[in-house]
Amino acid sequence: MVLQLKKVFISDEVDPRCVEVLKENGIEVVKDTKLRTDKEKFLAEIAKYDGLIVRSATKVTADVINAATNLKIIGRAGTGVDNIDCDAATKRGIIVMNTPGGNTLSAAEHTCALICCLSRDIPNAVATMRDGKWDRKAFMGSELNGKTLAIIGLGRIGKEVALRMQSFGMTTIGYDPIIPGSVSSQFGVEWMELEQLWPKADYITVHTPLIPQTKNLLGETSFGKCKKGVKVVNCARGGIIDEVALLKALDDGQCGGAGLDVYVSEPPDDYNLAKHPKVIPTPHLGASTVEAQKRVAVEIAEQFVDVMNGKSLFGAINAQAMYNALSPATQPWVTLGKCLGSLLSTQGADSKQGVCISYAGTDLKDAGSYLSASVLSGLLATQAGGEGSTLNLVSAPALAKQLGVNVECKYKSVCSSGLFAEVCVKVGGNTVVGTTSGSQSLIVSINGTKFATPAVLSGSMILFQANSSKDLVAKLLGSLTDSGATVTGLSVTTPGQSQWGLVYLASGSTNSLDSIKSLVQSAVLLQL
Ligand SMILES: NC(=O)c1ccc[n+]([C@@H]2O[C@H](COP(=O)([O-])OP(=O)(O)OC[C@H]3O[C@@H](n4cnc5c(N)ncnc54)[C@H](O)[C@@H]3O)[C@@H](O)[C@H]2O)c1
Ligand SMILES: O=C(O)[C@H](O)COP(=O)(O)O
Repeated sequence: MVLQLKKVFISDEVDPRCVEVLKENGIEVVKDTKLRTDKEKFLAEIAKYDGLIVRSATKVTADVINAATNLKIIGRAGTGVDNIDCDAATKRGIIVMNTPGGNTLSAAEHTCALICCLSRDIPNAVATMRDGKWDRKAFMGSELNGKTLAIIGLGRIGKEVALRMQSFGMTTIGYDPIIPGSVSSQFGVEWMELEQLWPKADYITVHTPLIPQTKNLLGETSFGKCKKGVKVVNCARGGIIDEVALLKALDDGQCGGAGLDVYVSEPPDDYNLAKHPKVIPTPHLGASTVEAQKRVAVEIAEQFVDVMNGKSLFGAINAQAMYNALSPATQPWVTLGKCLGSLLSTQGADSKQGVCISYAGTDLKDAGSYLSASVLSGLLATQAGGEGSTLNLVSAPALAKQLGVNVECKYKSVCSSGLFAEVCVKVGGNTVVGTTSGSQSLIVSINGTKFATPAVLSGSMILFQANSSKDLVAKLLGSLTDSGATVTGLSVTTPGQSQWGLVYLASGSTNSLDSIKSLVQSAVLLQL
């Protein structure tokens, strides 16, 4: 799918290169970093744009998404997308993408800087000098060399922190449910379960997203399992370390110090934690370097341009079905899937009975993800209610999940029809088989009855079923002409007891449909 991106709005402070790259590629850009503070005006303005680029300050909530009736893509110039309601965006068929890795090194360096500051209490020492005091006794630090650093979350930032702190002579241990020990050992981190990790750590740093499994991961119970005086760092997301438990642990000495860059509320509702003498607080500065800002700004702009040109979906987090669907070669199959789905919905196929898609031919080897989404986008179109709802490859799988539609997708290497490739969709008692020719979608058979030659699915058509009779076609054409319809073509299934057919019309009207109803068993108007 190639997105039409004419106008993009930037609502947070993003490096000017972002605007330049978008404009160089013919995209109109408006940047206003104040508008988001006036919700009413923001909601009214956002409706005019195809794309939105934010950092963490703009809260892209469901009401923003629903007001953005033209929006096709939301870009996060950074890593965390927790300020974007991704579910709401997915339901509306809007792509959400971030720039994974663009600010990794800056966030890792900031984490290491906080660990170093904690080991020598540098900020407090600086404050006394600024106060005109020379107090050497109050600031006895401890070396990092020989100490154990526990890293929770061994993804991009966790790994870079490990590599840097190893050069200080720290032993690095860590936990991550996805990254196994065989991988973490390659960057010098001994993997272990959290229960083993807590009592070993002199320092703990967290580098996970904030998700239900990581909320309050370091809380009263886990602090109780740590060495007395353990020091902690959070440069990931506020709430991974329980702020109430941390304050208590700092007060009773169980925690010897905390370096915090992120908070449950930003800015914090109260500054008790930030002002604590054992806390080194920074105001969410992990990604605030010239280098990281330039990188994420250029990356998000280039990613937008790539999506617009159908080149890549790098960074997209909610468009799995589209990953194999961008190339010109797959476009006809995406269209075919949607046509077959639409056709089945006109036959009253009940998606609750399950959707079974089988596809064959080497051209379709990797087509599973987008074929199921494209069939669903046609099949469920009438059920995609709601203002501004768009059923596309992003939103269709989400709607199917919400409706409890079970989809089975099977690949066969050999086509039963003898064609080079085919797609068969079965919903309840209805089955359609289709293929493509160039950019055209063709129907091969319906409910086991084959068309004499595969028939084009495009434009205004009447799909009918009737008992075969010698003069059926002549009668149909006569009635349609009498009703004022202009018939541009006809395709029928091979003669048998029951006959299916497609009559192509210059334009579809219910008049034409009504004119043939007495001659057939069923007839539906299709607009594909
Ligand atoms: N302070 C800042 O300015 C700043 C800058 C960049 C990123 N961040 C934040 O840092 C965090 C990490 O970013 P990243 O780019 O390294 O992400 P990443 O996706 O590369 O790594 C996150 C890791 O956390 C792991 N994880 C998930 N659930 C876990 C659990 N229950 N226990 C342990 N590990 C778990 C994942 O498997 C993954 O390997 C994110 O929250 C991101 O938003 C903050
Ligand atoms: O997730 C991120 O990328 C960081 O938290 C940075 O956020 P920022 O772009 O608002 O500085």
